[in-house]
Amino acid sequence: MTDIKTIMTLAPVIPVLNYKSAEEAVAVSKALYDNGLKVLEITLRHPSALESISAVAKALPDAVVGAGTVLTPELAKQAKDAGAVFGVSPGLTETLADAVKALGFDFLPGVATLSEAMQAREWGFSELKFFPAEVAGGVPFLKAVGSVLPDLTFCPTGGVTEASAPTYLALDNVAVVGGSWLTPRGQDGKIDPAAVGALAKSAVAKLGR
Ligand SMILES: O=C(O)C(=O)C[C@H](O)[C@H](O)COP(=O)(O)O
Repeated sequence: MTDIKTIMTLAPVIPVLNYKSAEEAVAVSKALYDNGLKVLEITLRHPSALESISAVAKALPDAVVGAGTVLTPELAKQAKDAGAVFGVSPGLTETLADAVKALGFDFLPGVATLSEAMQAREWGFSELKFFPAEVAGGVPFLKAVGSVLPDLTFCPTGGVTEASAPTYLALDNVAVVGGSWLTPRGQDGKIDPAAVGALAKSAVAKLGR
């Protein structure tokens, strides 16, 4: 089992992936993986999401496949059973915190305020997603948090782009950023794996690791 702290060091960006089928998930994930992005967060926002997680975990055994939008204990269990090695949530409740700990499911809970960060810390989480990063205070917020809670490490997500990522990654309390910018859908509603590969390559070249 790889812990969240380690997972956050494996790539400069964790792509947030809103797939619509397992077939799409495998083709697009392969383009990300082949171009250097090994950590993949597949959101549980589509009926096919669990199937996508299983299919990608099987097709790319060396990728680190996680589940996003893990809102409830039930979803955490289903994601883990499907093969996700970590989970991400946009926020955190006590019920969810207890459940992921009981499951032994590595977890990156979302916070957007100081009080939420302090609460998550009390519950034992020191690696946190800062969401929605751009609207909740961005880089200045994280700098302020770093001065009072220096033991917390963040993955800012929400409105982050390749252009804004370096400013986040330059902070001492940011290990990685998250974002959906790597997998845009075209006018036809499809994600073009070749275009994704180029975006992944550019992100790795620009953001490092
Ligand atoms: O699904 C979740 O668990 C979320 O918390 C939301 C995602 O992380 C954001 O949708 C990504 O933000 P963008 O890069 O601005 O698209």
